[in-house]
Amino acid sequence: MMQSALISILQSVLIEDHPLDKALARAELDGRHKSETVQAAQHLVRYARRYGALAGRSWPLKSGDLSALLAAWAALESPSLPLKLKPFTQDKALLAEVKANPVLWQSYPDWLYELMSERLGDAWPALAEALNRPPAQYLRANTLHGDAGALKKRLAEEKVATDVISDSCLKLKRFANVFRTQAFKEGRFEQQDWGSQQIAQLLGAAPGMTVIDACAGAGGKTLALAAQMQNKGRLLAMDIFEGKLQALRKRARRAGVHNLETRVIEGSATIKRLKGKADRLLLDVPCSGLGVLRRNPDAKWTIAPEHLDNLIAIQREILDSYPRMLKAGGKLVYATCSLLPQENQLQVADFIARSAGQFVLESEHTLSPVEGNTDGFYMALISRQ
Ligand SMILES: C[S@@+](CC[C@H](N)C(=O)[O-])C[C@H]1O[C@@H](n2cnc3c(N)ncnc32)[C@H](O)[C@@H]1O
Repeated sequence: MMQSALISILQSVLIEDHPLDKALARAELDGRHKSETVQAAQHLVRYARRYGALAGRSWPLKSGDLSALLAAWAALESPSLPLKLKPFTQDKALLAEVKANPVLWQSYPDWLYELMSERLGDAWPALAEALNRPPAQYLRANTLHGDAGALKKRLAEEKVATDVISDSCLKLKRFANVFRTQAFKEGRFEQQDWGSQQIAQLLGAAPGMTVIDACAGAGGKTLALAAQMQNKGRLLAMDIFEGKLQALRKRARRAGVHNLETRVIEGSATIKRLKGKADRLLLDVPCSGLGVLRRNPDAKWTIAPEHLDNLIAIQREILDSYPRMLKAGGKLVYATCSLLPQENQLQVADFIARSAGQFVLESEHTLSPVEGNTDGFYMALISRQ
């Protein structure tokens, strides 16, 4: 059962380009081996190129290569698993060759490894490795209900052990499906990476302000801003997709957020109507997601160079238009979950230069899984003169 589930997940992600979370949901995993199978699937997707190479298969893989890939992985990592695979003996010379080649061993597409090496230089090898580590599990206490200390106690009653990271952040001591807890159903927390929480904090939203989250998606950061605002003031969440805003409204109801409005962006007129209205503006722009490969290992196989160019152009358009929603003296945070300078420092430096003194860069920060146990993020705090 585990074996056929793994093959069908790998077929779906590596051959048919479906997202891993959808493939896992479709695989209808049985209860007994569910978490083992999910972990194995994540690991296999992370290191697909490594195991393909160890099995002597060329890249890109074909459907017929998947059971050989599984056999190479099982022989190397999980020899005790009850899988019915053809006997596999690792060729020692091939193992040494694959280990010595970071593109294969760390498992990246050639173009991506080269691009990151070129743009990040000496910092890339350690990052390439860190982006392959399974992520830590963080929670953001919904401070409309209580702080991290109070949440820690509440979760301990439900047998979920955590460490306090900040006034509003907890880290799980070991993995748990926190969505099943009563505390989650009561809206006492959201699962959110500690790095992502810091982006919302940098904006400095406060009660009574008008705050716009212009690329809100399903609202991970909107809800953090709502908690900072203590339900006082105006919080406007926008996106180009109504479906995402619908998911946000549902999450906001659970979290007890009352000052939220949502608005679909239908074109430049939507932005113009809000000219000069906001004290704070969050631009959590669409990006390559290269900083969150720990969480979404499938993204390294689906992103293509032309997607990157397109994303960089969209980010530039957003920067050229959305900051007009700020009042004079207002502040914005531009953020990505990428570590590519073209989406980050270079994009912001270009914007500041184009603004001819109207916008000033106050600070910029990069979070990386190499230095801290967070996903990779970039954030810049910019003020309007
Ligand atoms: C990085 S995601 C946002 C994640 C979200 N802020 C969170 O914390 O959960 C970027 C969002 O930008 C939206 N988006 C894409 N193009 C956009 C545009 N031109 N204007 C506004 N939002 C856009 C996407 O639909 C996506 O939801």
